[in-house]
Amino acid sequence: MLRVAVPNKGSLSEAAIDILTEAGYRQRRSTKDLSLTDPDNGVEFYYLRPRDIAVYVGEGTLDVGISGRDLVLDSHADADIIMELGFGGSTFRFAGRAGVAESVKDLEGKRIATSFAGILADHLAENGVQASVVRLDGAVESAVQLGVADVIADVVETGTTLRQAGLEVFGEPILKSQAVLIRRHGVQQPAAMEQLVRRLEGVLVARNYVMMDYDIRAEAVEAANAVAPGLESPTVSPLHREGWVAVRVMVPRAEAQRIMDQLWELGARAILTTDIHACRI
Ligand SMILES: Nc1ncnc2c1ncn2[C@@H]1O[C@H](COP(=O)(O)OP(=O)(O)OP(=O)(O)O)[C@@H](O)[C@H]1O
Ligand SMILES: O=P(O)(O)OC[C@H]1O[C@H](OP(=O)(O)OP(=O)(O)O)[C@H](O)[C@@H]1O
Ligand SMILES: [Mg+2]
Repeated sequence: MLRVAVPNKGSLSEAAIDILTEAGYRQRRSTKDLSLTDPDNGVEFYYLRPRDIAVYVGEGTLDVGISGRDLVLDSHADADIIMELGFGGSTFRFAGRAGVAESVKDLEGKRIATSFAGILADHLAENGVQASVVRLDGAVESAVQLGVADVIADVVETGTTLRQAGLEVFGEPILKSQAVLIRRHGVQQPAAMEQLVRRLEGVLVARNYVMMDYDIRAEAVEAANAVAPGLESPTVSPLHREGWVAVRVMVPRAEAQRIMDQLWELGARAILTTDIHACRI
């Protein structure tokens, strides 16, 4: 059985369970369940904290897992990122009271509170800055007001929490993160893992692309293909109407309206988009 680690709580949990469900796997019914077996797919799921998932997978106790890129790097686990999953996006940034610092170079000798001590230490070392790291478990934004730190390094998504604490970001983002699928460094990928990866890729394509159909005069097909080239190559079929063809092509969902306008300008008609329910590319 393939042993897969899934976030049990926090920002990544719901979206991780959604993507696995969409990929056709069974998922737990109750948040109290610690594990679940899906015998039809030969997979066992373990529900764990995403920070711990990097450790379990890095040590080879579990074969594959979903965690955050930032958590994987912070743990220095011996794990490789196999694919990005398109949810749980965040940046990891410095913040402080207005004017306290402009960049990492201003942090020499300062006290920096964080719950990502590994990432922070790596970043300070890369920039040749010596500072003291105050390691906290959460609610890091309060550390400045409460006087245990001069600045913080923390996860920022919308920035609401920072604003509430009267803090502002400064300097370049330290890291961009999103949910990722990881496996132990250097292991052979068993068939069930390849199947999991293919299924997840299928879900991401179905989420991010739509199918577009249109009719167009044969001589305009080249120009239309330049606007909507598809993943591999558009399917062009003859139409009963002389000189016209039907084209079927996948386009990024976010660009569908712009592409429809451009195809219309090129003389395409009967332009339709439909959702892709599931796919293997
Ligand atoms: N708004 C957010 N807050 C925290 N983490 C976020 C957010 N958006 C995305 N993430 C990502 O989620 C992961 C943190 O997972 P974690 O389980 O600690 O979530 P959490 O929301 O902080 O929950 P908890 O409060 O229980 O710690 C990181 O990879 C982080 O980049
Ligand atoms: O930019 P925002 O959208 O406000 O989100 C970022 C905040 O959310 C998370 O806190 P969480 O709720 O997980 O509490 P924690 O600090 O105790 O982990 C994170 O640690 C930041 O504090
Ligand atoms: Mg957290």
